[in-house]
Amino acid sequence: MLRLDRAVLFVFRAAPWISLAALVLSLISGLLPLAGLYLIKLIVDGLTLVVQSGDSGDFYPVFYLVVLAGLVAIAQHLLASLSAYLASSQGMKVSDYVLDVLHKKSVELDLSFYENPKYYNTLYRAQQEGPYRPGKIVSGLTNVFQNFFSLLAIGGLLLFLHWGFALILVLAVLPSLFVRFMFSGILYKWYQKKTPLEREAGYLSWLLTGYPNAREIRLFNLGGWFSGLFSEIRSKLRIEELGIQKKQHLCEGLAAALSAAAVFTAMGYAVYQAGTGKMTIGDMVMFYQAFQRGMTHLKGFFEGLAGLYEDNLFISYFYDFLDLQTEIKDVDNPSEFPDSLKSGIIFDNVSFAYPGSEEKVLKNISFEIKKGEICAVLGENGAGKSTIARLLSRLYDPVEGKIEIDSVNLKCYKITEFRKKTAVMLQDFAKYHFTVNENIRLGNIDIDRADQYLIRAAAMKAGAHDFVNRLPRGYDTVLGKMFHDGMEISQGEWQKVALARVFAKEAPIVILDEPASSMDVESEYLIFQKMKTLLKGKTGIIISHRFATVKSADKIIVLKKGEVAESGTHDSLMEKKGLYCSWYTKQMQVHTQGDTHD
Ligand SMILES: Nc1ncnc2c1ncn2[C@@H]1O[C@H](COP(=O)(O)OP(=O)(O)OP(=O)(O)O)[C@@H](O)[C@H]1O
Repeated sequence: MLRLDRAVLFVFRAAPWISLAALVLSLISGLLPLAGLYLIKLIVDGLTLVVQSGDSGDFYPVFYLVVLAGLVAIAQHLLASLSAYLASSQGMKVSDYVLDVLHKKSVELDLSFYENPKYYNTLYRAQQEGPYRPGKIVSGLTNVFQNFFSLLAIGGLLLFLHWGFALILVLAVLPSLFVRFMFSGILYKWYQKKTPLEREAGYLSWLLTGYPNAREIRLFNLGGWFSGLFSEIRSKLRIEELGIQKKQHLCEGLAAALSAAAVFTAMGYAVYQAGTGKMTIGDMVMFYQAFQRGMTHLKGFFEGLAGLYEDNLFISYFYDFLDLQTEIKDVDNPSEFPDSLKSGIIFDNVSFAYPGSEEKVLKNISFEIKKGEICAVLGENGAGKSTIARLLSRLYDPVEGKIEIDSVNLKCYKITEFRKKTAVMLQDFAKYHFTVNENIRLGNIDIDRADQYLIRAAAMKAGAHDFVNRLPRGYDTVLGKMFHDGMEISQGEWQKVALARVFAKEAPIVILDEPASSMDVESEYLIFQKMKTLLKGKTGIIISHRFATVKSADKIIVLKKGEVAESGTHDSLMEKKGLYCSWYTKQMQVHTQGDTHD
């Protein structure tokens, strides 16, 4: 079942005028060959008359016909060039438009999709097929119509000469058509099957050629191992594909042989007709050309249909991606997020399991952070600290219970508004290979590009200003080695830049997940010294393993295996002599022992 309207709509949305012009042009180009054909018939018959009459004066009309046929041929070539230009310009526009749609859709999707291999298979196929299939469908449609119109005329002509010619024409192209349909289906299924393996090969290629793992791959001598795995996958895929291609070429060869036999049968009959005087020489020339062109158009028509069938199959991969449904989205009539909080944040019996997993990583978590309070979250690795940060920043929704901000369920706020008013630094923060300026401005893209004051103020708060000033181009230095003149900085320096992003935004809520874990002792000390002042008036959470940070928080929550083990202030928890007290004492002992060794 062909459903091409969606693709056609895509193309007309991406390039409306070019698509319209291409359509008109292709209709004209479809009619011109017919005019050329008819002119040739007139020339041959005219010439035969001139030769028979022996009067050279009769030659002039034939000469004009030759000029006219020449003009038609020239027009055909010019239109073909113009069509080719329009087609490539349409193709480029559509491909850019489709990529834009793909990017917007990817960003709109929930994070949970990114944690699911199925999503990557769907995305991979959409990226492969999306950019060019819609354009191919539209050019396929125009080709089909063009061939159809030409065919109507030529088919009529052949029918007029002898109905058998039209029948032979159809029979000659049917086998190829059948082969094409059959292999479209086979390739479509194979394509779906090979995606995970092809992605795995892509991953290995990225490991081998990308920067992030380049050091470790050398240190552990992994290059040979990875390229061996890559070759293994590629050769498996190659053998499978060649197997399909071998069968396809064999079938296509047989189909072509059948159609050649049909063409020569028709030709033999025409020669016989002309030889026995039942056709004029002009009729025979016209027949021969008409049959050949008819064959081309009929083949074009059926192949166009088969191509559309194939494109329709493959473009469904692109639609599969576009039709993915996001779950974290605005409710109807969402609430406006306040500029400043009135009461604070409440986690009310929150439980959470990551999508695709049954295991709850947070179990019945309840706590309150009053307006203007900073709450420290502490716990062993895997206790669920970052998960709390992800839920509070609404990257996921709780599976049970609710999170309230100012007594309104977090789900009821308009997501873009909420994100604008929340400053988050994740444990695995992003490293943008842009200038320092841009890296900080991305924390608040509403900052004017020329506004250096806000950028520098944010850098100073995060302790980044001094090292940035020492960079070759200061705030205009491109970070990372991906682009020209880029400069790599240390992990701790990257962390300072990421923290500056948090301070670039005037947000009432802050969420900091290990904001200084890679910083040197001096930097960390300085940051936490002024953290209280920097976060004054803000409400939020800070996750850290460092007690120096945690100690000064208004409230401390100790997590153990996804549950709140204890909570309170530093003093109250020390008095309680529970988990917190034991960890604190141990960390102090480590410091004291270190001091003694020194
Ligand atoms: N994206 C994810 N998908 C599935 N499970 C996850 C995901 N992220 C974390 N987990 C699981 O959730 C649990 C809690 O992870 P979380 O990152 O919240 O721990 P954490 O307390 O921040 O640990 P750390 O101190 O090591 O950063 C872990 O056991 C982990 O296996």
